[in-house]
Amino acid sequence: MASNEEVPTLYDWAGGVEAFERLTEVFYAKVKKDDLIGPLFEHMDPGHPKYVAMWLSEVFGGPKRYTEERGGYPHMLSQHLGKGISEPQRRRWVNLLMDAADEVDLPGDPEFRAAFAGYIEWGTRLAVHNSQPGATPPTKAPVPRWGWGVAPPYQP
Ligand code: HEM
Repeated sequence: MASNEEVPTLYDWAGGVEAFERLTEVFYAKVKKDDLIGPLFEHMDPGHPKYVAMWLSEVFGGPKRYTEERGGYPHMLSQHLGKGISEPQRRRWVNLLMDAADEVDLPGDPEFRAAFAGYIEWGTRLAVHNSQPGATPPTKAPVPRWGWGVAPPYQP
């Protein structure tokens, strides 16, 4: 069995920042055309796909660029506050992201996809919660760092 030092980060396993940038580019092209969530992103910053790629890269063990260059967790939180995201909108966001993950060929192995889906499920549910009127989420926190959980990558 591999020792801890030999277990790559999810970021490296995915293919690094280029992989996440391909993912978010395809994903937000779908989002913009979507009837249910497109309107939420009507005034989206043109840099948005790249910023979310930076966020995901940091979460999955890559460089801490979102924290250093983009305001970290407080900035991400501020972007969701008051948006009143509904459960159907959350689910559409997840579905489109998973479609994009297949289209850009993110690794399809069960261990990677389970860890990836685990973070996305967690993060989107928090986004819904934090975006409701009157929500009082913590205003300061580190960007989360997500790992493989109970199933490290299969490396024969
Ligand atoms: C794991 C789940 C999620 C992550 C990691 C995430 C990440 C982010 C980040 C990092 C930003 C700020 C980008 C910047 O620096 O400018 C942002 C903004 C935003 N997010 Fe999310 N988000 C998630 C879920 C959602 C969901 C479920 C929705 C709605 C269906 C949503 C809607 C938005 C909107 C509307 C903005 C502002 C876009 C703009 O006008 O520029 N997010 N998100």
